[in-house]
Amino acid sequence: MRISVIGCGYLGAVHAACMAELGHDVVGLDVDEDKIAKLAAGVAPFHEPGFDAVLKRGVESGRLGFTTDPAAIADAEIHFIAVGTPQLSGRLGADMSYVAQAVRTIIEHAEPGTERPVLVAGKSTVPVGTAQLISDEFDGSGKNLVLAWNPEFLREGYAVKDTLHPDRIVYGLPDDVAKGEAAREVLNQCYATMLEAETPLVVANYPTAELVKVAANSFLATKISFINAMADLCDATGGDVTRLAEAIGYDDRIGPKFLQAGIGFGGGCLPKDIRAFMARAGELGVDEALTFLREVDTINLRRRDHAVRLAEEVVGGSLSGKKIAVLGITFKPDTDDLRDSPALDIASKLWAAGADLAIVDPAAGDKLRERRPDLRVPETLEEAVTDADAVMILTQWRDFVDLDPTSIRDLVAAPNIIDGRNVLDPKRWSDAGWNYYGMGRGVSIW
Ligand SMILES: NC(=O)C1=CN([C@@H]2O[C@H](COP(=O)(O)OP(=O)(O)OC[C@H]3O[C@@H](n4cnc5c(N)ncnc54)[C@H](O)[C@@H]3O)[C@@H](O)[C@H]2O)C=CC1
Ligand SMILES: O=C(O)[C@H]1O[C@H](OP(=O)(O)OP(=O)(O)OC[C@H]2O[C@@H](n3ccc(=O)[nH]c3=O)[C@H](O)[C@@H]2O)[C@H](O)[C@@H](O)[C@@H]1O
Repeated sequence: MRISVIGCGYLGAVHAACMAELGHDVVGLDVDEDKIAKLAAGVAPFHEPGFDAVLKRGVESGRLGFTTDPAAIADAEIHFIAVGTPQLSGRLGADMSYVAQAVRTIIEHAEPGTERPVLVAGKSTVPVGTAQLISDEFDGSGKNLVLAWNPEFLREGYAVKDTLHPDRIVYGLPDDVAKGEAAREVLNQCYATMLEAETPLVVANYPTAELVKVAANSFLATKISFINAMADLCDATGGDVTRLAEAIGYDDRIGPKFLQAGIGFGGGCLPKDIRAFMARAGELGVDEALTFLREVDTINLRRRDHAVRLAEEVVGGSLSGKKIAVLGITFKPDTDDLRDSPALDIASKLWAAGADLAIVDPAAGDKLRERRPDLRVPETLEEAVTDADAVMILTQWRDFVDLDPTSIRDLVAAPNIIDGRNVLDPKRWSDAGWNYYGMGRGVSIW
């Protein structure tokens, strides 16, 4: 099929390349010229495991192209909307201006459907009610465009795998049966490989599909804040939240995933999605239904202050002039994404409190140097930890999780390790002469 993907960021670029991998002819459109130049040359503009190979294969096959020219989307049978919906500055709601612009681009440049309607599939995460508004706009455009809402659930770090082998596919279809069936048929053709592999398919109306997406992210955020609240209780009592999570996770109804306590969630989605969801609930007059999300957000942000306070205590009260080595600055491992990164937020707070910071990250070093020239980003971990009063692991990159505590013991000024992600073995680090500080991990002989 001929496909266009509008917006080639972390979601859209991967979606475009994976659609080409499935055999479709794909053009990716973006307004960012640098990004498009790289993508068109088969070079990934961001760090995402496995993406380089799929991108290169697609571009070399001739089935995958990237452009800033909106006219290039004209003959696509499906247009995917994958532009950003970031948090509005100073407000909880989502900035919908990029989606509005993408819709205008489609109306202006898409060839009208003749034999069957041309499908537009929304993938961006949007406030519930958006799909109906866009659908109404298409109806007034005279272009025979039909909208489906097809939310995306990929995780950064696993984006290629999640796109090609999703846990489920969701179609949000219009209430008009003929249009809905037409949309379903086109989507079935697009996702034939996945449907043949018996990927669960949930078909629903627009609001359900839109809500599924924000409900899923809200649930994940709630799970993380829940375990972080338990970490506070563990800190207050000497309990170990990692054991607690393991024990409750054996219950199938709870499950072991997303129970890793630490410095909390960040990224370009979970934080802004729960806030936009609360804002939308307010507009709908049902804000009380989501007041718990306010607490989820508050608990999450408190983790960052908690980490700063812990660092303060560890170095003896004042951070001023204290040398802190920060290992990991991205919002999670296996990405270079710094959007709402808890690690970067904590580092900024430490810096503001006068700490002498040295930050290393396997993927985001250059990006950080560019964005924050005020922060020191040495080339090597050894340089960063030399003479440190405390070492903090803020993103659990494999290199840091596997770090041999003896290998850096003699480089630091004081052997203090703060494990912001609860990924180290406290005994191993203590045995190597370190003072280990986790997040809700009391000292236990068991
Ligand atoms: N990053 C992720 O893992 C996932 C993101 N999402 C959702 O997908 C959407 C996109 O997210 P990301 O890819 O992370 O954002 P991003 O910021 O990485 O990418 C958005 C892209 O859209 C481009 N853009 C903006 N206006 C445009 C226009 N008028 N025409 C063409 N391109 C335009 C930007 O230049 C940028 O490259 C958001 O709504 C997000 O919530 C959903 C699931 C996963
Ligand atoms: O809508 C989106 O964009 C995506 O948001 C999340 O994916 P992602 O942001 O890539 O990252 P996650 O793996 O969900 O992690 C989010 C944050 O939670 C933190 N986290 C995760 C799990 C955990 O147990 N504890 C914890 O603190 C991570 O460190 C990270 O900062 C969802 O997992 C995806 O399903 C969704 O598609």
